[in-house]
Amino acid sequence: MPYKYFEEYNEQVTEDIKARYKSIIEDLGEDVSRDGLLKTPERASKAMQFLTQGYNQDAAEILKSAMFKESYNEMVIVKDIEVYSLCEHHILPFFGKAHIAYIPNGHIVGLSKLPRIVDVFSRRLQVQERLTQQILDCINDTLKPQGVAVVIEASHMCMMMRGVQKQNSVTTTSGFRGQFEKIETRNEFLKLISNSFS
Ligand SMILES: Nc1nc2c(ncn2[C@@H]2O[C@H](COP(=O)(O)OP(=O)(O)OP(=O)(O)O)[C@@H](O)[C@H]2O)c(=O)[nH]1
Ligand SMILES: [Zn+2]
Repeated sequence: MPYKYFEEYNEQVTEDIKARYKSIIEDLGEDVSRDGLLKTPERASKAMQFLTQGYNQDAAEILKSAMFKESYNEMVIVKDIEVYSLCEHHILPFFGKAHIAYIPNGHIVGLSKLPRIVDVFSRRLQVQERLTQQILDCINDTLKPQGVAVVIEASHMCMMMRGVQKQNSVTTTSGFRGQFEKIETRNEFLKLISNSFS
């Protein structure tokens, strides 16, 4: 059976979150009954459920659903994967790019599954460090490659729109396992993704 990616919105959860958004909007001093805001609590409830759907998804199952026996022994890189997540401290977006590489060990994985697991872990309340680690661990534990590397570059709205208000800072996190712990392999990967860095 194909893996199911997004469940229907749960009616009860939608109603519960909607009621809470309604009172938050009122607490902010707005008139929730005016035309433009009438459906906002429900829209916001559904948007938030969409943005946190990763809690209900199993990244390892997604990888397992498309692993193929293959003797290819070189580096496979999928770079510039869009990341949209929510920082767990302020529930504001952070967004950027993920770059993933692995060296197969008897099995390759369907390429689209790498962006899919980025989404599974991004669509939660996150910190960039844990997001990086979870992607890395999932590939390492499921595919059991000779090595895996993950780099994420992201901008955090909580540092841009509020707080320290820095518009141009980019945070880079990375993790390396197996063959990528060797400096030459790691450098080859970093060189191959380097034109992605602005
Ligand atoms: N390490 C890490 N920190 C993050 C991430 N996203 C947001 N933060 C930080 O979480 C921290 C929370 O710090 P607090 O001092 O409790 O919150 P705050 O008073 O709103 O801090 P400011 O943002 O400095 O105004 C801030 O420094 C944020 O920049 C992330 O992905 N990783
Ligand atoms: Zn934040």
